[in-house]
Amino acid sequence: MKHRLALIAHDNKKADMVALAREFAPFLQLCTLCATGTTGGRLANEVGLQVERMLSGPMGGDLQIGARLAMGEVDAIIFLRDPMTPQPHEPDINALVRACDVHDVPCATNLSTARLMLLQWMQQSPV
Ligand SMILES: O=C(CO)COP(=O)(O)O
Repeated sequence: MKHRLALIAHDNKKADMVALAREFAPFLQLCTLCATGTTGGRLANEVGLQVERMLSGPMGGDLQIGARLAMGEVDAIIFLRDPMTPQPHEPDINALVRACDVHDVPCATNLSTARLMLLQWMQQSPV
């Protein structure tokens, strides 16, 4: 079965997310992807990935992904958070990360962890 992966990046981390997605593009093309609005737009336009776009994070996109995750419809999240900048929707961000912990869903919040996770998945199901 295809891996179902949610991709989210705060503004200062979007360039990192695009670079990560380029690095793993052949594998990510085999996954079912969803993303918050702006992140998803960049992944589609700059990397050419097919990605379902939810609302932008501050408009409820994190919560939409959290709801999907709670229903068992997301296998992992890559959430490149910006630890240096306060976000207006901090409660939504915390709710999403909490939902990952409640449901024991892998949640990579930095590039190194994201790479480990993707490499592990690729070993399980090589491209
Ligand atoms: O704010 C975000 C996650 O908390 C990301 O949302 P965007 O991808 O719409 O910028």
